[in-house]
Amino acid sequence: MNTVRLTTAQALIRFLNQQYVEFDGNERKFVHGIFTLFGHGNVLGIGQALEEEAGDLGVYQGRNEQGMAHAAIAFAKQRHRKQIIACTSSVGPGSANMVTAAATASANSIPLLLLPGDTFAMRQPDPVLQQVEHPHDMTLTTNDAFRAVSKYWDRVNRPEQLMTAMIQAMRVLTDPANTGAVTIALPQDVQGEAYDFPEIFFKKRVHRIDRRVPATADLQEAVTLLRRKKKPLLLCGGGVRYSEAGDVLRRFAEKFNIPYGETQAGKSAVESDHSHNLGGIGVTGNLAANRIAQEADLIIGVGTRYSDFTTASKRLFQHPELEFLTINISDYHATKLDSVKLVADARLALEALEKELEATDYRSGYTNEIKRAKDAWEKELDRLHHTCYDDEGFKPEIAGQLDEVLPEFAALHRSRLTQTEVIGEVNRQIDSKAVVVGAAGSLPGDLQRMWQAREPNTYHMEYGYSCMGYEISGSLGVKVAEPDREVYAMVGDGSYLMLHSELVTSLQEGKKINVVLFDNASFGCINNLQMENGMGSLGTEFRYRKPDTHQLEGGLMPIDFAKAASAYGVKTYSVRNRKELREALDDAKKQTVSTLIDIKVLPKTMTGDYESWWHVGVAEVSGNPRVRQAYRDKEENLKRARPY
Ligand SMILES: Cc1ncc(C[n+]2csc(CCOP(=O)(O)OP(=O)(O)O)c2C)c(N)n1
Ligand SMILES: O=C1C[C@@H](O)[C@H](O)[C@@H](O)C1=O
Ligand SMILES: [Mg+2]
Repeated sequence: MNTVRLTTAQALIRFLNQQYVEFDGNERKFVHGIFTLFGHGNVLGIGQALEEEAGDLGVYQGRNEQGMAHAAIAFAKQRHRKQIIACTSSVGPGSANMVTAAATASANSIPLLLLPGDTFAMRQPDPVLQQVEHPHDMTLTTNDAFRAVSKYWDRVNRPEQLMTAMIQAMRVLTDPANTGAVTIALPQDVQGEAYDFPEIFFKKRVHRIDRRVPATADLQEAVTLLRRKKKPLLLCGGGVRYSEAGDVLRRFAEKFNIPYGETQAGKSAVESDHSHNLGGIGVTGNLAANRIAQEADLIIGVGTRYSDFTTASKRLFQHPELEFLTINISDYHATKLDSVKLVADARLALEALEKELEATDYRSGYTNEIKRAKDAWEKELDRLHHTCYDDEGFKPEIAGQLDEVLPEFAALHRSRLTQTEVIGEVNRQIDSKAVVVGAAGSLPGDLQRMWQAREPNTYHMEYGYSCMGYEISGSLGVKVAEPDREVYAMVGDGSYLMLHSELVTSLQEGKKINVVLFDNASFGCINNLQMENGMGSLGTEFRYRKPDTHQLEGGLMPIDFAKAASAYGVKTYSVRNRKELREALDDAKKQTVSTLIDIKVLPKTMTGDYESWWHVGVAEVSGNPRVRQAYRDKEENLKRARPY
C-alpha cells in the first residue's frame, strides 16, 4: 500500500479537500472553507497544515468561536445542507465557546464540523494552560461538553484514528435524517504527530445524498387516510426547503385544494402570496393559519419536528377526529403524535402521494375558507403596518402591561415608531431577493406572522435553538453562501449586545451585511412573557440601577448603537421616524460596506399572539393573585392539549 507521511492535521486538511456530495446528479465540493480562531491548541497543528497546504479551502478568521460557528451553520443552512464550512478552535475556552453553536446545529439538524483543540494525549505538560483538571477521571476535558450537543463525537488520540473518525464524521454530516454537529476533538500534540497515511484515504470521495423513497404499504395507508379527510392542512417544515420540494408542495396544495401553514424553518419554501399559503402557524403564527388549524381534521406534517411553537404546545389542533400524517426523512420525527408515517424524502413522498391521489379524484372539502382566512389576515396585516403612536386612543399591541413606558421611551429617544410599522416598511422596501436573518426575541414571532416572502429561500430563521447572537453571525454565513444577494440581520438590542463580533469579520471579508437593529431598551419578549403570566417587570428592561432603592428601576439606558458601530467602519444610520427609515434603507442599498440601522422602536409594539397557547412553567403557589390566575389558565389550557 502506498503511503504518505503527514501530520494528523495535514492529513485532515487533505482529506477535507477530497469530500464531495452528489444530490440529484449534481456534484459539488462539500467543504467550502474553514473558520479559524487560533490559540496554542490549534495554531501549530491545524494552523501549520493550512499554511502548508490549504488546498481549495477558504481560510476565514473568526472573532468569537460561537459567532464563527454560527456563521458556518447559516452557510450550510442557506446551502440546504449540501456544503459546509468547518471550524477550528483552540483548547479550553476556545472550544467551550463552540458548545452553544454545536447545540444550535444539532437542534436545527444542520451539518457543522467542529475541530476543537484538546489537551495533550501524552499528558507530559499537564495541566496544560486552560486544562480543567478532573481528579476522578483523567480522560475528561472541556471537549466532553460537546457530547451532549453533537450527533457524532470523537477524539483522535493517535494519528491513525483520524481515518475512522473522519469517515464516520462524513457519514453523519451528509445524512439528512441524522445530521447536526460533528465534533472531532484534536489533542494538540496529536495534531502535529506524523504517520504514514495510506494514500487511499485521500482518494476523492463522493457522498450521495439519497432521496429516500416511501414504502408502498405506507403510501397506501397514507392515501386511505387522506381520502377519508375533508379538511386536511399541510405543515410546511424545513425539510421541504432542504429537499428542494417547494414547487411540488405548491402543486400538491393547488391540485387537491389543501392549504398549508409554514414553520419558521419552512417559511419561504413557497412565496407568501400563493393562494394556499396561510403563512406562519403556531405560537408565533398568524390568524389565518391558526384559525384553519383549529378545524383541520388531518395534519400533514412535511419535514417538521412538531416543535411546541409549531403545534402551540399540542393545543392548536382541536378537531375531534384529528389525525396526523407525517412525511419526514427521520423515522424519529415521523413517529411523533401517533402519526401515520411516510419515512421518505419530502419531494418524493409528495410526488408519490400526488400520483396516487390523482387516480382517485380526491379534492378537499374546503370551499371559500382558505381565501376568507387569507383575506382576513391581510386586513389585519395592513392594520399592523399602520399602527401609529400619535393616533387618538392608541393602544400598543401588548397593552395593559407597561403602558407608562411608551411616553417615557418616546420622550427619551424622540421616536414614535412601532415595531410592526417598521417591519412593514422594511418588507416593502428591500429587494425581493434579499434574505432576512433572525433567531431570537420578539422578531421571530413578528416575522413569522408578518413577513411576506416574495421569493423562495429569502427567509432564514434559526428557531430550533433560538440562540441570541446568531443574527449577525448568521448573516455573515448567509452572505458567504449568497454573495450576490443583500442580507439583512433582523436583530433586537438584547441579541445585538449579546454577540455581534462577526460584524467586524464582515468588514474584513468585504461581505456586506445590513443590520436592522430594533432597540426597545429591553428583553422585550421576555418582559411580555413574565407580565402575561402575572409577574411584574423584573430584570428585563434596560434600566439603570436606582441608588436609593438599589433596584434596576432608574431611567431607561439610551444606547447609541449607530455611533458604536460606526467606530468599526460600518456605515450607520440613526432612525426615529418613517422618513428616516426609508432614507436609511434606500441609502444602505447603495453601500458596499456593512451597514447598521439603529431604530428606536417603542416597547410593547410587537405583535401579540393569535389564538395560540404556549406551555410555560408557571408557579403553582404564589402570594400574587395574578400568578395564581396564570397558573389556573395554564391548567385549563393543558386540559385542551394532547398529553403527548
Ligand atoms: C443565548 C440566549 N440566551 C437567552 C435567551 C432567552 N431569550 C430569548 S429572547 C430574549 C430577549 C431578547 O431581547 P431582544 O433581542 O432585545 O429582543 P426583543 O424581545 O426585545 O425584541 C432572551 C433573553 C435566548 N434565546 N438565547
Ligand atoms: O425564551 C424565549 C421566548 C421566545 O419568545 C423567544 O423568541 C426565544 O428567543 C426565547 O428564547
Ligand atoms: Mg429588545
